[in-house]
Amino acid sequence: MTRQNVVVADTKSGINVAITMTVSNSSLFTKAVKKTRETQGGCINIPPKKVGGGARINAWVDSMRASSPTRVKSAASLSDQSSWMLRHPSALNMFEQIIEASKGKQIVMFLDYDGTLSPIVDDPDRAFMSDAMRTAVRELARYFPTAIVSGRCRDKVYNFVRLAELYYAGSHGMDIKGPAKGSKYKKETKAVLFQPASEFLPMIDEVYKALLEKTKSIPGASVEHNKFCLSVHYRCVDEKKWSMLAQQVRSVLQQYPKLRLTQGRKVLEIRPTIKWDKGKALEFLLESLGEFKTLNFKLLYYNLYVCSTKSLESPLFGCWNICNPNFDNRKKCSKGSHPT
Ligand SMILES: O=P(O)(O)OC[C@H]1O[C@H](O[C@H]2O[C@H](CO)[C@@H](O)[C@H](O)[C@H]2O)[C@H](O)[C@@H](O)[C@@H]1O
Repeated sequence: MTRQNVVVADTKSGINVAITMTVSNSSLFTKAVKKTRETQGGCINIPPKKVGGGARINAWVDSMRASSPTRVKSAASLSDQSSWMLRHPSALNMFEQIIEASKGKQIVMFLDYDGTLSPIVDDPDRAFMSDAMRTAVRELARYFPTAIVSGRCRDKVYNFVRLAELYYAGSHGMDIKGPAKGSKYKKETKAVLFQPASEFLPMIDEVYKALLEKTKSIPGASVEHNKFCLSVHYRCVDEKKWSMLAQQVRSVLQQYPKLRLTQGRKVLEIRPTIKWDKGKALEFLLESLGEFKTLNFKLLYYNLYVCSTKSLESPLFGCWNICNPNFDNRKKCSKGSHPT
């Protein structure tokens, strides 16, 4: 395999993409995943059923704050950040090891969109990707099967990225589609299309309308329809109103026990309680690419994955996180876990 040094970089905006990497065998990997899940924060699951009353709303608001670092970084958060960087050294400094480790193996690229390919902005509809970044991703896809896995609606991500040769998994992996152009990596001609949460569409539409209604009195709040899931954004909401917003969202969700709430960066995410997530979508894509028959790993919700695999039936060989510090990704990275 040639040109393994195709790394996403946005030269126009001067964005340097820091790459963190860990190589592990699968058993180490599993242990590390467990450990970091226990110790890291980030994406906090808040089951609506278990949440009720003032104290519980406070818990929501606390976790909203925890996932939304304040403008001025405290000494504690700075030290947290450097310790994170220590545990996840830049892969740019470990390039030789990556090349060595991936010899004879197929590399598959999985990229997140927001905060990875595009900067974090106030208006989710304006999270545009730069032309330089698009060129880098196009170049990447020439050499490796490449997928974008996002919490967003698949069509919306596609409209931002506009690269027909990629795989796309939208709605947190609940809406998967293979390359429109046809892929040199995929042997079968049948297009990949997988939507495990189709039955939830009417419910999601209903909840979307209810949330629009409930949140319209809160300045700055917005609800994004991501097809199989929803996002309630509070990036532009005054912190004093977060509690009110949490209450409104909760009052809607109480009527929908089949939906669950998770949390991203200044966003409350509502999705079906099915056992499907971005990790499953990655497994699905790897299988559809014929890379794996079985996967004995739990994949991570990092911003960019580089999975290096042997051929069929071989376990995951390694996974590197490529993280863009200029895109405010550190919290995002802690959403998953990584072998350290
Ligand atoms: O899990 P992801 O694929 O990263 O999706 C998480 C959310 O990403 C988007 O919101 C984030 O980016 C916005 C644009 O920069 C920003 O305004 C927002 O505060 C961020 O949370 C997307 O709009 C959401 O629907 C996703 O849930």
